[in-house]
Amino acid sequence: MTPAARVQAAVEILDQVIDAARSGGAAADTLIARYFKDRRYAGSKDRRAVRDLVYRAIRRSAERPESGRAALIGLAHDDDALITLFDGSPHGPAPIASGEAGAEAGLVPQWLQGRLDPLVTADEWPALLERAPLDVRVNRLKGTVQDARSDFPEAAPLPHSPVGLRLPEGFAVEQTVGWASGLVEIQDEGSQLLSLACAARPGMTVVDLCAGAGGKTLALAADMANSGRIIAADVDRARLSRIAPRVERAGASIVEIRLLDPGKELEALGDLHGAADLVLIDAPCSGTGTWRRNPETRWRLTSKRLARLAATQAHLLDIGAALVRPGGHLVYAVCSLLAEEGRGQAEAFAARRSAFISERPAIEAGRPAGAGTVLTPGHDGTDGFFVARWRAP
Ligand SMILES: C[S@@+](CC[C@H](N)C(=O)[O-])C[C@H]1O[C@@H](n2cnc3c(N)ncnc32)[C@H](O)[C@@H]1O
Repeated sequence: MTPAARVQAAVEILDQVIDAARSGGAAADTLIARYFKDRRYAGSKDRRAVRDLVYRAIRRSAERPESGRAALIGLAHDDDALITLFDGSPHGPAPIASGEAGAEAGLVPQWLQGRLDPLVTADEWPALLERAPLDVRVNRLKGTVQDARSDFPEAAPLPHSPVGLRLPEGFAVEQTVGWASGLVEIQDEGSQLLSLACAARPGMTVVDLCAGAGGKTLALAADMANSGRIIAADVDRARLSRIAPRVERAGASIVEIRLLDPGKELEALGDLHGAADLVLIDAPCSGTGTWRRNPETRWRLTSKRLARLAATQAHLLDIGAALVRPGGHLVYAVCSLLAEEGRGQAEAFAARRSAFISERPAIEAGRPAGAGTVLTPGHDGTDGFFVARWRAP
């Protein structure tokens, strides 16, 4: 592909990304993969270059652009080499017409700026969109951090998580023996710290209420030295179905999977009423803490969706409170940096359940935010999270 043809390909993919953001369609990564599936003439260098252009354009636009072309023209305004490729050559983009505007540059969509946690000041915003590092958690059911360091000599220790390592960007972890044997699992340092904040111990009965594909479930099983019970529950059948092979690879045998009915979650969890030593609610959220991985989610969120998420979060907190035994613990986490999903949600729960005693999560990172702790890319180098922990009366 010529450099101009790569720009045109990025324009076409961005059109699809914008459309998918509007209509709740597929993620940018999926759309890029689909685009190239039908275009065998594109080599690996072409794909890499186009992908890079697409993501640079997405990162640069806080608001959803009018079109892929507007997104790329905006990017070209800051990049002289790129602007010359709008030359009308075959397969390339048409020349930029006089007065043709590009998308505006920005980091945080305007409507969300006042909703961020007050700790996330504007000087931290660029870090929200920086590329995320590649972190793995060492699965102590399979070996020690030292074992993993011998298997991955290129790895460096993580700044805060004692059970994690950082690998060079682009490292093909999933093609290594260490990954296939279950010794390491890809997991952002922030997620590792959230699991540690649960303080899960051997012998406990733990409900992972929003288990998804089991990222935290596996970390909890390791902290429990594979002794006790973990009930991994979720309303999403497809996500839950991914837990079984992961549990197998990790050598975790204490995980029971339960599919929940939205709105009737307690029906499938009746036997655990007031019985769990620990309930983790890794709640569905806006994902505003993970923009560095999924920058186009800034274009998807609407106030209606945010209100729905907030209602689900409050509902899940009340379910968690019903499941935890007297003296047991409830941990609430979101990969969001919006105050209403983090400290606001914790404050509202504390008002509804004033007998629950707030405890500061014991993690060596983050800053106190109301009843919880906030981790941010700018301050902690992790994805953005809010986590709170309570002891049940
Ligand atoms: C942030 S994700 C969980 C990620 C997972 N814990 C991990 O570490 O990989 C939130 C999950 O909440 C689930 N969810 C949404 N509504 C729910 C509900 N009412 N009850 C239980 N889970 C729900 C979603 O299906 C999604 O898998």
